Amino acid sequence: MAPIAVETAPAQSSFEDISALKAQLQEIAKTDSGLILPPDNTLRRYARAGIDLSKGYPFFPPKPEFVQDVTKIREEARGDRTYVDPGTRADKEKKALFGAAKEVNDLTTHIGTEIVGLQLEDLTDQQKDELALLVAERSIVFFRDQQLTPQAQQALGVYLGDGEIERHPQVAQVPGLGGGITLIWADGRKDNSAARTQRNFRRPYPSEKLSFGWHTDLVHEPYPPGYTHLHQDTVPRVGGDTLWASGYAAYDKLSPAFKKLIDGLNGVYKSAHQYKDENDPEGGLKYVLRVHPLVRTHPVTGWKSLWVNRSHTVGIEGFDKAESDALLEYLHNIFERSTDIQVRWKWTPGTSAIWDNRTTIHTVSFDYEGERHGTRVSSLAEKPYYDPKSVSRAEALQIDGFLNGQDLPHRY
Ligand SMILES: O=C(O)CCC(=O)C(=O)O
Ligand SMILES: [Fe+2]
Repeated sequence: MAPIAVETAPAQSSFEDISALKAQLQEIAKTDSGLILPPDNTLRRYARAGIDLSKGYPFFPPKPEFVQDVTKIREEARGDRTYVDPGTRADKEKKALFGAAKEVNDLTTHIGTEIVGLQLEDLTDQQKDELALLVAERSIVFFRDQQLTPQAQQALGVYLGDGEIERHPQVAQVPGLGGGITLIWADGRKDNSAARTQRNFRRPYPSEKLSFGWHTDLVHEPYPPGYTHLHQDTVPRVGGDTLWASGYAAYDKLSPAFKKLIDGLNGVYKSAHQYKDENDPEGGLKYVLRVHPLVRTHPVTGWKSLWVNRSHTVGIEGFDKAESDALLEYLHNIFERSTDIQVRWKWTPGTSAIWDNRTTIHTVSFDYEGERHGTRVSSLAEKPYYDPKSVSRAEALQIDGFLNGQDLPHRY
């Protein structure tokens, strides 16, 4: 008897063979099409998700020309945004999230938790709220082995951002999704050659580059991102780890007197990119500058976090340059040199990291060769604020001793 022909939807595995798609895109890439072919694993993910690269990859929105435009972009777009953090709605015990997970493992005492056995795509709203609370408390949460489309990553970001994600001007993005899903991919930068050099940088840094790379994202914005989700679909076998450090714990490493000194101060934060100045056409390129509190209160936990980073915090209001340089140098060192308040993550393909950009600094380790590609969605948060009535994490959790100004490991 002849076998019965059954029509079925294409199985997931039909996307495992991307050779025809790849050959087609390679042809397009040979023409002047603005198409740089992503790594195979990324192509497979995009094929599953129906992302069309034939009209170019990555997608670059037009770069704003003047520093005045960039300064205005978010102010005008957001007006006076009020942000309801989904973490404020969550059940404190996180029963829906933890109950569905196979394992929940804290990675260090002060920062980082890994959840095993959950797919981010499947989370209910209740679980998303509890995830927000967990990220707010632990500063970063990891999920390996995710089958995550860029569309689902974007939708989760919109949820966590209470309707708004960063729609970044100028940087490389996934095409066709209306913006807001940016690429972490050295080869996809416009200045490809410089990026490749950086990617292949395996020698030890010269001493002036000792702290190279530590930063917090988009701190020059009036409403900088909070929950930030990086999904790595292609990673090198060795190297290219990412490190995060806790701003709650960095703050708790300070003595009571030092805390008192910096509580309520404002810092000056600059953008990563520079632009022309409409009012000073001959004056060269300028950074966007924004004033935010040096210590900010987290709206979900109510805890204070140190909010400085070496790449973008350029001064402290009211202090002269020598003074603010000295204070900031000390604060950066607390963050960057305290290994007990950091987590270092070794990626595997298909891993998602969701961190709180309000309470962390982070850096990639530039010690890898080979392909590394990820997609990132930054959920917008509240305007940073300092509440004088808020408490530190160690005070709130009544953590004994060493973080609280006694016998600190950094007191050498
Ligand atoms: O490449 C990495 O691991 C980190 C990239 C980064 O700084 C970011 O996603 O904001
Ligand atoms: Fe970053």
